[in-house]
Amino acid sequence: MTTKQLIDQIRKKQSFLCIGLDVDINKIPKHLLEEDDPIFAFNKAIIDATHHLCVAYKPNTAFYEAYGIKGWQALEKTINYLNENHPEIYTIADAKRGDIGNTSSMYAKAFFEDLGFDSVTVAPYMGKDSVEPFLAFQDKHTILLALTSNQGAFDFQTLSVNGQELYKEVLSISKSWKNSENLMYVVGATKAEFLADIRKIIPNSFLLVPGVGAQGGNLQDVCKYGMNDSVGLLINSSRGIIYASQNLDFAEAAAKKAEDLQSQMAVILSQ
Ligand SMILES: O=C(O)c1cc(=O)[nH]c(=O)n1[C@@H]1O[C@H](COP(=O)(O)O)[C@@H](O)[C@H]1O
Repeated sequence: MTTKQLIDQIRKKQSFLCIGLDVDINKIPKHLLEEDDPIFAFNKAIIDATHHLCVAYKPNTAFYEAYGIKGWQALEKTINYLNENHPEIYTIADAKRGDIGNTSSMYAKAFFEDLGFDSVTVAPYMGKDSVEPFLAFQDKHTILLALTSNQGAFDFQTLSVNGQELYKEVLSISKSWKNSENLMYVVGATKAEFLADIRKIIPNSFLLVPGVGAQGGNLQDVCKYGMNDSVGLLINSSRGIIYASQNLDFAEAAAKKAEDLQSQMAVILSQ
């Protein structure tokens, strides 16, 4: 999907919500465990109930890899279901990959070609030649970790390098990489106050902002400091939406949580 198509969807749905499909078998309703594929059954129900409220889904691959081949099959079924039934929805493989170029090319093939995701999250710390193989794919986005939502973000990402914080170096330097127009960046919702400075370096890029909901990030603050003329934000919530209920009504309860965020987004977009 192109960036323009994503922006069109945001305007149409009045939503820049991304729902994280981080499926933990211990947290899904017990009746689903009788299904052949409980993880896919859970995802399908969540997608069916929420697809009109969000513009993106983000399965974090850890929650699938943890269940071996069955987990990977559930991931494949989920992305196929989305691509077949909701091709207008933007998909993010949250895999946080990145390796020497030769290996990164294979990660890129896995997520963009084999699975058919629109984007993948990538760690920047092996540098340009580890990221450019992802950027080579047309109409696919590489979402580079910039300033993450966790406490450990302050261990390295904010250390001073060449007179500025390391995450700012990541932002500045990555702009010079080949096909850098295919970059988006991750900035945690818990770091909203940093967004004003971040926007000085990357005014036009899209940001994936996780951390609203379970991690306590604030939607209004993120929008105040991070929104640009093209919206420029995808706000992710995973646990805060998908585990709203563990009963038979889990999908409707998830839709209510998603609707709550979407209606706040509609208000912000109208201002
Ligand atoms: O890349 C990410 O999506 C990510 C980056 C980050 O800085 N913080 C962060 O929480 N995430 C992911 O975003 C999701 C957040 O989930 P919840 O805290 O349940 O909403 C998880 O899949 C995290 O792995």
